[in-house]
Amino acid sequence: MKYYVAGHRGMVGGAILRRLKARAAQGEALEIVTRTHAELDLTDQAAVRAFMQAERPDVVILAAAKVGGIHANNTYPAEFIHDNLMIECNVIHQAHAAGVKRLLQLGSSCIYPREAAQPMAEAALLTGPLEPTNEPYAIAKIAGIKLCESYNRQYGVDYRSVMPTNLYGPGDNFHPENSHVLPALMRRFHEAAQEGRDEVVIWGTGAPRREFLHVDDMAEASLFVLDLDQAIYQANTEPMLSHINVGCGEDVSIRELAGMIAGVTGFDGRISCDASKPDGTPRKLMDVSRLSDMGWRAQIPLERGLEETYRWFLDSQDAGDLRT
Ligand SMILES: NC(=O)C1=CN([C@@H]2O[C@H](COP(=O)(O)OP(=O)(O)OC[C@H]3O[C@@H](n4cnc5c(N)ncnc54)[C@H](OP(=O)(O)O)[C@@H]3O)[C@@H](O)[C@H]2O)C=CC1
Ligand SMILES: C[C@H]1O[C@H](OP(=O)(O)OP(=O)(O)OC[C@H]2O[C@@H](n3cnc4c(=O)[nH]c(N)nc43)[C@H](O)[C@@H]2O)[C@@H](O)[C@@H](O)C1=O
Repeated sequence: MKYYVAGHRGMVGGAILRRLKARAAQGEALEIVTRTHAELDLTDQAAVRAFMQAERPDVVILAAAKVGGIHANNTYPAEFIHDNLMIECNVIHQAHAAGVKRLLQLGSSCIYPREAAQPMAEAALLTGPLEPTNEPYAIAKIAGIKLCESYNRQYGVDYRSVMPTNLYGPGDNFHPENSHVLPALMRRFHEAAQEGRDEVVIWGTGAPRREFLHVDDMAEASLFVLDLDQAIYQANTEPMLSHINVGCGEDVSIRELAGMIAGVTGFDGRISCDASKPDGTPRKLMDVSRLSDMGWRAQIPLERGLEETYRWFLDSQDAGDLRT
């Protein structure tokens, strides 16, 4: 089996690549194809077509996307909708044109309405208005699901979608403004502890709640869904409601998260909130019963995941290869 992992240098694609390599090392007969962003711009239709026609993979895993936290989504909405729509259209259509029968693409929990009932079931899709700070990105992610479903219906292929909750772990982006909350706060608290400062400011009110899943769990879940027998996948989904939520089933407030990160990084000063910054969606807790009914559950508790990620952050900083 020849796998193409799109976005293998990103956090999720990197974790999926590690899992596939581990499987190959255990004797599974698989070949992995990758291209960096510099080698293949997935927004370039002709380049994606040439790549797919030349490589003709058996399986495509689409983990490449324009990704960022609330500030990046709010500041660069045109890039978020344009790049993600282009990447999805090109990869999904050209995979089909090259005869690819199996594909898995990653969406996001932001596809659900801002005021969706909690926990958010797959059926909440398209039932209400989206959160304005990330609506363009969410629209692109919803289009990704609908592309897969449409190609399944018209061409009889087997293209699946997983919707991850907020992710974190090795390979994350620690940019001070454009990253997600967990890596942003890990870096900010670390630097405050190192510099002996007595205050760290977090964005918004600290009241929003988020569910955090370790990226190694996400990689396991992705391959679990990809490997499901087609009859089981179809029995647990609907043709036009085919995506599967991935999460751990528990959430924390941003203030609670900040307290945990302060503990891990050794910061013992004051935590204050900058309410001039947006809160975004009030709560995003996934209903993960569709996936758990099929037998998958997250394994890495947030406390352990934070400690391991902090150690990875320190090592990567020392080695000079942190994404910032
Ligand atoms: N991180 C999270 O909390 C969540 C992520 N997801 C989803 O998971 C998937 C992976 O996200 P994550 O690993 O966190 O993101 P990353 O930013 O870590 O990785 C994305 C990868 O895609 C590549 N990429 C972006 N644009 C292009 C392009 N035009 N051509 C080729 N490659 C490109 C990036 O390369 P380069 O850096 O060189 O641009 C990068 O390697 C995405 O679909 C995302 O929406 C869903 C929910 C939460
Ligand atoms: C994965 C998900 O990620 C994004 O949505 P989000 O969950 O709102 O993302 P976030 O991680 O940036 O923020 C979570 C909460 O945390 C607060 N917060 C505090 N202090 C910092 C801070 O320093 N940085 C950031 N980024 N947020 C902070 C922040 O104000 C907000 O209340 C979208 O890309 C969306 O499209 C998407 O899919």
